[in-house]
Amino acid sequence: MTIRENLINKKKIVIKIGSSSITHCETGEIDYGRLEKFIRELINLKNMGKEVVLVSSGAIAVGTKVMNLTKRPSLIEEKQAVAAIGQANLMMCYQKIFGEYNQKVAQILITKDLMDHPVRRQNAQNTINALLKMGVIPIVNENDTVATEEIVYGDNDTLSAIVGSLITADLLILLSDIDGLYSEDPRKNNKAMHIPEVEEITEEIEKMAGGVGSCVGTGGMATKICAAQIATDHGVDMIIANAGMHHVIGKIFEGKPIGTLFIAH
Ligand SMILES: Nc1ncnc2c1ncn2[C@@H]1O[C@H](COP(=O)(O)OP(=O)(O)O)[C@@H](O)[C@H]1O
Ligand SMILES: N[C@@H](CCC(=O)OP(=O)(O)O)C(=O)O
Repeated sequence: MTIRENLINKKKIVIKIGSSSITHCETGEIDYGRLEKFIRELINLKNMGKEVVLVSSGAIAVGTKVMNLTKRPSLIEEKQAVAAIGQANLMMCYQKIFGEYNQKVAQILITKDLMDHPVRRQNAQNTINALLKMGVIPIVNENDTVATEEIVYGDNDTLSAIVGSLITADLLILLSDIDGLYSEDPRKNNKAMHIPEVEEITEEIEKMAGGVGSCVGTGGMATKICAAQIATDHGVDMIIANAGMHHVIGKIFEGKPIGTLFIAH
């Protein structure tokens, strides 16, 4: 069995979706078509007997739209405010669509420094594991009210790797607006080559990763490589794949060679 074929045996899965994948780039509005298909795939994974945790960005993107702003606010406290507005709206959308399939969801807001506080860390781990035992899909985002790090650096990628290691997941999937890692940003050089597999995150790999390419995403490829480092160091395989690909999650579990697979040590 190849490493790809073996993905079907992964049980505990963390899936992160970025702002750029849940909103229309031109208008900033939620892309309900994409979101519904994505949610159906998550429910299908659960129906296959897997435990699923969703890490979703999009609070700022959605809040910006709710407040009829033409662009993301530039002041940090205003970003935090629209994140608070957008997070409630985002959860309402998730609850509504998951609810159509009778799937219960829960909101988990955490900060990365959780890992430095053993008691909080244990509490978060216990809560997520208890939700999974109840058959609920936890939906995680950073608590943007108390932490500004992520808003500045755009780092839900790292957050999802932290969640993966916290609950000792078997696989982390980062869904983005691009089908994995390229030798350089393909939006800047159309001759950039796709990298299907990474066994070790070398300096060369780190150098490939550039910044953000879309209008709403933050962090770009650099934070995804950072996430891959955390995940693989904790024994969690990670895949970066394109959220826009038809049945992307199904294809990953069929062992199809899509996206970039970072192999855990
Ligand atoms: N080496 C690279 N390979 C692939 N994409 C890259 C690379 N360097 C920079 N990028 C950019 O990273 C973007 C994805 O990151 P980001 O916009 O933060 O998305 P998300 O909202 O999904 O987190 C791509 O659209 C691409 O333009
Ligand atoms: N917590 C913020 C994070 C923004 C963020 O990291 O976005 P992304 O680059 O789309 O993963 C939000 O939900 O808007």
